[in-house]
Amino acid sequence: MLQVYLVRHGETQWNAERRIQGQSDSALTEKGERQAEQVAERAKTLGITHVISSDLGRTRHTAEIIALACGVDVTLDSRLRELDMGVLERRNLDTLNEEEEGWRRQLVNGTTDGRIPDGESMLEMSERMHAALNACLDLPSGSRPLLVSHGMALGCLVSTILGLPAWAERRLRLRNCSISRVDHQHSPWLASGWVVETAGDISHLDAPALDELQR
Ligand SMILES: O=C(O)[C@H](O)COP(=O)(O)O
Repeated sequence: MLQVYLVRHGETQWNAERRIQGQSDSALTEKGERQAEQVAERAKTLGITHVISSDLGRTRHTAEIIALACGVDVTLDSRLRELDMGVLERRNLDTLNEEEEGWRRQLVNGTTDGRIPDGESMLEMSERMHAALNACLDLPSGSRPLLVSHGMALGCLVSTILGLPAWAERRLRLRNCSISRVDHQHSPWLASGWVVETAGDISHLDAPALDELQR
C-alpha cells in the first residue's frame, strides 16, 4: 500500500502578517524555519524516499530542509502550488471591502466556478492537486513520498479524498508544518483508492502553529 505524506510549509512573513499569498511568495520566518527543522526530524523516522514540492519559495525552502534530513533530493511540481488568489494576492486579510470579501466567500460557499478575479477556482485547484498525488502511483514500488504544499491546496485535496466538495477545505485546519498522510489501497470492504490516515498532525512541533485565520 502506497503511503504519501503531506506537509504544509513553515510559517512565512505574510502568514504572520495575515497577508494573502496565493501564488505570490514571502520568506519563512525564524519560527517557520524551526517548524521545518522539527517536521524534518519527524520525517527522518518515516522512511521517506522522495520529497516533491510546490515550486514556490516557501515550500521549496521547507522541502530542502526536509530532504536534507532524509538524504534525498527535492523534485519540484508546480501542480502543488497554492490557489491562485488573483487580484487579492498580497492584500492584508483585514483590509478587504465587502465586495472583496464576497469574492473570497465564493471560494468556499459552493459556487461551482467561484473565483477571485484573475484567480483560480477550487475545482481547478482540486484537479491539479489530484493529478500531482496520482503521479506518486508511478513511482517505483516501495516508494514513500512526502509532498510539500500549501494550506488551501492540501485542505482541498484531503477534503475531496473524504468525498467532501473542493470548497469544504475551510473546515479543515492544516497548520504550518502539519503532517497529513493519505494511503492508496485496494480493499473489497473499505473504500478503494485514496483514504485519509492522518490529517493535520502537529505533535512534532514545540510551539503552537497558528493558522493565519486565527491570530
Ligand atoms: O495566504 C494564502 O494564500 C493561504 O491562505 C495560505 O497559503 P499558504 O499555505 O501558502 O501559506
